[in-house]
Amino acid sequence: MARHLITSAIPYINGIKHLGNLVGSQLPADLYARYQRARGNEVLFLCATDEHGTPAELAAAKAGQPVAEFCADMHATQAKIADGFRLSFDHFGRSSSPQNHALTQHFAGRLADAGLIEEVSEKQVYSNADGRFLPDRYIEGTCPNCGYDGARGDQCENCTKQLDPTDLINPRSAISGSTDLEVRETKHLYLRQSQMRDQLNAWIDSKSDWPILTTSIAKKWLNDGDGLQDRGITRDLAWGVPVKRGAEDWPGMEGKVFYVWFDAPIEYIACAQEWRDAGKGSDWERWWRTDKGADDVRYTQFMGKDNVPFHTLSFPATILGSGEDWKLVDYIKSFNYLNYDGGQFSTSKGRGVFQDQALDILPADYWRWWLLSHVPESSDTEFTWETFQQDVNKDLADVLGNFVSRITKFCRSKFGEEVPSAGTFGPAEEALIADLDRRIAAYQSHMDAIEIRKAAGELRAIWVAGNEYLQSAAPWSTFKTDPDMAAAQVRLGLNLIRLYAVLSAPFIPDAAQTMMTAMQSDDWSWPSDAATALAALPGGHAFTVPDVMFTKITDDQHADWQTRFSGTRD
Ligand SMILES: Nc1ncnc2c1ncn2[C@@H]1O[C@H](COP(=O)(O)OP(=O)(O)OP(=O)(O)O)[C@@H](O)[C@H]1O
Ligand SMILES: [Zn+2]
Repeated sequence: MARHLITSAIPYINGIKHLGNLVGSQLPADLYARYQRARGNEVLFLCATDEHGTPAELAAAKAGQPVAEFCADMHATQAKIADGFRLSFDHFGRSSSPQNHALTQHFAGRLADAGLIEEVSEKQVYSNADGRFLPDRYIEGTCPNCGYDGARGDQCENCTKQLDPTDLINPRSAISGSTDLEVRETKHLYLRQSQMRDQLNAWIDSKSDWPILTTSIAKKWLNDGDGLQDRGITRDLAWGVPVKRGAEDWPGMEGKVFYVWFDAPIEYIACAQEWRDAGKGSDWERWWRTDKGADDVRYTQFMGKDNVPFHTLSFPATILGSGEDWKLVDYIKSFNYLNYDGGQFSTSKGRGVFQDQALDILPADYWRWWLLSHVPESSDTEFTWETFQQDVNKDLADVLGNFVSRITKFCRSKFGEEVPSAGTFGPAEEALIADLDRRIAAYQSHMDAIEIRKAAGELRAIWVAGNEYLQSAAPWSTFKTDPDMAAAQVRLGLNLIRLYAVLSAPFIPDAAQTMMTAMQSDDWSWPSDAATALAALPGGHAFTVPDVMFTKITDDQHADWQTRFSGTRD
């Protein structure tokens, strides 16, 4: 049994997330976790909310709440929504947890002991109008790299370059919009990432199987200008992990906190401690410490492209620099962006469809199927209501739902609500079985390789194969001349429903459960071969006809949603 540690990029706490956030990290991670569990492997699937930093403070201020309270409420909201989308986290933690505070301070202490932290007197932007320093996202301006005018003080969203607030051209305060800014001196800690350039380079070079998107972004910033630059890892903020050197105070750093991008990835580890402390597991170190049993773990991370530099450079620098035996990531699956109807999704601007709204209008499986089968793997993709309506109606209602409905209803009317026993399979059935063997093998290899669009395409083809078989076998006609043959055809069809439940569960878990329940089975075992899998429900086995699995999206709904979600949300 293989062991899989799987993490999704941790969603930021500034609000309810949109569909882009879902498809760019959590949903594909869930697909993979569900698939690995279905294959009988041991999985620890972790996610958390990313709670520190300036946008959390800005969002709390806007909501009129103290920041700790705002984060606690928003964490609960995001957890409920994750549940609604059936995200099967083993634990959904919080980067503000005591475990993460201690572990972040521990890493900082180790890095300092290794000579990888430098105290620097730094020039920082001070806003006279706001009466405070403006770290990170408190400041906006034009990107010096690509010219994008909405770049933030820590990163340009447009070209993914990591920035310092003083890099911005024409800077302005994100709080007041004021341009009355000046540069003042203050002391901060810098992580000497540049010392680790060769080590990181060699490590990234050793990952020949990584997606091009991942390695190209990593290499781009590794070799940017003079190479990997040292980064400030502390900030003048009140909310965050207080700067300490392990358990000790850090003279000169009073009142400062670690930068959110320093503590956020450490939460992947702390989250396993939270999982253990919540009584959900006993030994977290066998997932994370290669000296304590984690050397056979395969660790896969999922994230959108803007997160790649932090996961290929900064976080590995923290891990490697600590000199301790922490697990490094084995595979980074990264994604391009999902855009919304001619523009970008944006939490801060309230543009697009948000996760709570999506669940209000349709069941999770509709979203899961469309988003996963259109995941922005090789390029950005666009969500439009038109393609959404068209694809969901076709794949889920016309193909899968229709198959289940036709075969169960036909059986009930001619043979009653049990699997008919008569008849034997002929050449058409043997051909379908051979086709399914090939397709299931292809589906597995795409899922193993996390080629999600290809996997979705193969699953769709598996559904279509059943439909086409039913169409040409036409048991309703066969029944008139050869009822035994019709019985064999129906037996195959009913067994296919159970097999569809097993194969489809990683994509559409609720519909899979409906199919399995209708077949009155709980045999979720992954098929070894199609012939055996299609004999699981023997003649005489009782079943029920499920309710309509997928109602079609109507033109009226399409028009209504198109209008309703065209503006921005407060
Ligand atoms: N439009 C998008 N398409 C795909 N993935 C996205 C998109 N926007 C964000 N992501 C990814 O979603 C994950 C969670 O994002 P996070 O909560 O940090 O929001 P973000 O990147 O600040 O985006 P926003 O500001 O729109 O909320 C990250 O891995 C990020 O790369
Ligand atoms: Zn840029």
